[in-house]
Amino acid sequence: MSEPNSPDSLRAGAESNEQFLSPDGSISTSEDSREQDLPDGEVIEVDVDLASVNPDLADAGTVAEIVAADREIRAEVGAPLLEMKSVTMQFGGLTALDDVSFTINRGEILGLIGPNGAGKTTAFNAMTGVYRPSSGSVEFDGRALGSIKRNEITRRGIARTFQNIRLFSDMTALENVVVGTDARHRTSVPGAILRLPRHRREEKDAIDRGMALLEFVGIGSRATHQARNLPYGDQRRLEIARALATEPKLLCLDEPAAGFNPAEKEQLQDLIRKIRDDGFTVLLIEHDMRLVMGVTDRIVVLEFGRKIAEGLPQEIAQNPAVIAAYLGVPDDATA
Ligand SMILES: Nc1ncnc2c1ncn2[C@@H]1O[C@H](COP(=O)(O)OP(=O)(O)OP(=O)(O)O)[C@@H](O)[C@H]1O
Repeated sequence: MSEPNSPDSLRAGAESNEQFLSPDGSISTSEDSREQDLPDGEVIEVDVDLASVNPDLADAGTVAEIVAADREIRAEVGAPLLEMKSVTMQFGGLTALDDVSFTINRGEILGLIGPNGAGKTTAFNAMTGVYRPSSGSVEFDGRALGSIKRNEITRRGIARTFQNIRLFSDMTALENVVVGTDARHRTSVPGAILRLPRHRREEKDAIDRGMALLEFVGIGSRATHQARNLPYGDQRRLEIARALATEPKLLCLDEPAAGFNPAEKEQLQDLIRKIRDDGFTVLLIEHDMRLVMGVTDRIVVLEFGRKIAEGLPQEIAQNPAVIAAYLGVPDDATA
């Protein structure tokens, strides 16, 4: 029998739960393509020794520094990071996106909203490499996403969370985040087996960074709890921490407030602002209008696959086309 959290047990656990670990650190279920499975010959080992956790992490400044380590986003705030250029997406006879163009600028929180079936998820999937547009293009960080693999998109700096939480439920919170960190620091099989110094150093860095991320999202005290035992809101925070572990330039949140009570939504707003203030760019798809209006810098509105409005939250709240599309939502938005 393999050791707990050894590469073998990780694979076995993933298979028995019908979950697959992708090289980008995300977890896919059996519904998704096996393309996301861990490639042969690569090891993601999670072996967390809490004695080696950096004691300085109690200090918020240190946490922010570690979380933000290699980014230079502040210097470029406002420049385009992701550009949707005349993207059309057809499924058979159905046009889910019709000539949609918009930009996500560095350092902003962009809200993508619209009634059910408007094309938000399709746009999100086009941006994260799940779908390739029927026509048009998506440029990220100055390069077209078109011809690269889905996993490569994460390596280039786009991370996402899912409407349905996807965690390794038997692993601790810290291990779940370390898996995401490891997605960027994979050691070769011989390196991991022999526990070479470089491997051990990477592992310690991953643990420090994992702890910093848990502190950052507000669940540092739950580091050793199994993901399955975390309260629902903490599981959502853990998903965000794991997405941040891949050191993204763009963090895409797909309905992160689903199932939250009002107090949890307030806390989520604070966390999303904190993520932006730490230098990340955030794309938010969310049905809760109060949250969207309260936290975003700009909003793009889709209806029937078309962009019908784009602007500041207060402009969007008063836009007649948006009000007509939503029928009844303006009350919520201004409540
Ligand atoms: N893989 C697919 N195959 C066929 N049709 C699809 C596919 N994905 C989305 N669609 C269709 O495209 C349209 C836009 O769907 P999409 O899920 O992008 O909307 P949405 O704005 O995210 O809606 P919701 O808020 O309900 O999640 C819908 O009519 C949907 O049925």
